[in-house]
Amino acid sequence: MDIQQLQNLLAETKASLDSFQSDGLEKSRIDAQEKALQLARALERPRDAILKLAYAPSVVMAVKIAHDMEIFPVLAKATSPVPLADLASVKPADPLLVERILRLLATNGFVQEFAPREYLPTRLSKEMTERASIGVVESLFLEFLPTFQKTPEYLRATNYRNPDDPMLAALQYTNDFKTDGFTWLCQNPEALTRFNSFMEGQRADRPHWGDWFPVQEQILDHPDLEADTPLLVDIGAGRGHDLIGFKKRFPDVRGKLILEDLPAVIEEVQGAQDLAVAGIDTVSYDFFKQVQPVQGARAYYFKNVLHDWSDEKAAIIFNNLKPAMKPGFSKIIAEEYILPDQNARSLPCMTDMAVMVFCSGLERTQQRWTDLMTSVGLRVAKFWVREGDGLGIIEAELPESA
Ligand SMILES: C[S@@+](CC[C@H](N)C(=O)[O-])C[C@H]1O[C@@H](n2cnc3c(N)ncnc32)[C@H](O)[C@@H]1O
Repeated sequence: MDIQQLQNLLAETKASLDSFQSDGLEKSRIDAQEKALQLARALERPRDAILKLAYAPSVVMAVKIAHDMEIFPVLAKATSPVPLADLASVKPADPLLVERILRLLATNGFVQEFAPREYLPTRLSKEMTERASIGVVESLFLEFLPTFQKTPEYLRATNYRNPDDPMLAALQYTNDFKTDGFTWLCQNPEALTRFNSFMEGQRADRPHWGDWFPVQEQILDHPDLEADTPLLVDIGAGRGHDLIGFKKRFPDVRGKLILEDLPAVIEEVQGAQDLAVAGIDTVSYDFFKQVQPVQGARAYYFKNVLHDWSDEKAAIIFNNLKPAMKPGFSKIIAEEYILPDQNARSLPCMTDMAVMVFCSGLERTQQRWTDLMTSVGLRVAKFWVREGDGLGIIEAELPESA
């Protein structure tokens, strides 16, 4: 271990932390976190690092078990240390089993051991009482983890072709069915509910696009916008959390907000969010089978939708959208990762693996986005790239000659 290298990393970590203290920027926070992580990695012996990495699924397993044993809501409410017996009595579960699960969770910040067999909540135990974070853990554990396990075998069987067929992803190989992943979810209501909560949770604490994108200048300031103009059509919107977030930020805008998704999702969201209160209309729509039914909207918004599909499939989605777009007025706002050519952050890379195994999707670099848009006769007006590890925005439109 090179002590001088460790000292340098420590100094760099401290400098990033100082920047975060003075500017409070998300980029500085993530820089500091990544430097601290590099320092922690450099302090670890390679063999230990690999052992811990290979054991890492046991942590997700323990979080899932603690959730199933309903331990987090009890802990989250606690204002004084909770004895093991109280946590074990919730389900009830064997106290020894609960103690073992909590011991591992304490090493990962999900609970604090105040004294032997007495526990206090942490930020993570409280977070595990939120629907969106529960959805993240449950959907990734139940739908994705078995598929991750089978993916090396699947790729060997397909001679390491980059997956691009949504009917033949690792998901189908693992579960032996013949529809695309989203149709499969629609046929499995419990999995669909978990997935929709996962989608609500996956923005995590990163900002809503309305907080950083110049919505006023780029979308709202247009003389042709009337009260009955479709203002924002969220295509593949899931539960509509992004539209609800938009309405909160721009409560008085002229124009309609419209949520589109597959019929089973529209049915599921009716019970989950009060869309009517937010003034959001719902439309059942299959972007592979139908031409976009909402004509002449100011903005057609996709978030984490295009990354689910290969270029070939994304081209069908755009070709079904283009006839509805009004030249010189309608825009596409795609909120997605815009990968750098080098040194991407870890979260986009993990998401890239998730969409690969689930639906043969992929995260794209700027060049890949440009190629995709150009191939279907669209023009990228601007890439709005975010610092940190958040999603960027690809703003696209019909070319002037259209
Ligand atoms: C990865 S989720 C993203 C959900 C939401 N936009 C978000 O970011 O939280 C993809 C969404 O696309 C929808 N979807 C999949 N296939 C579709 C299709 N053929 N037509 C319309 N929506 C579809 C799914 O039901 C799902 O809600």
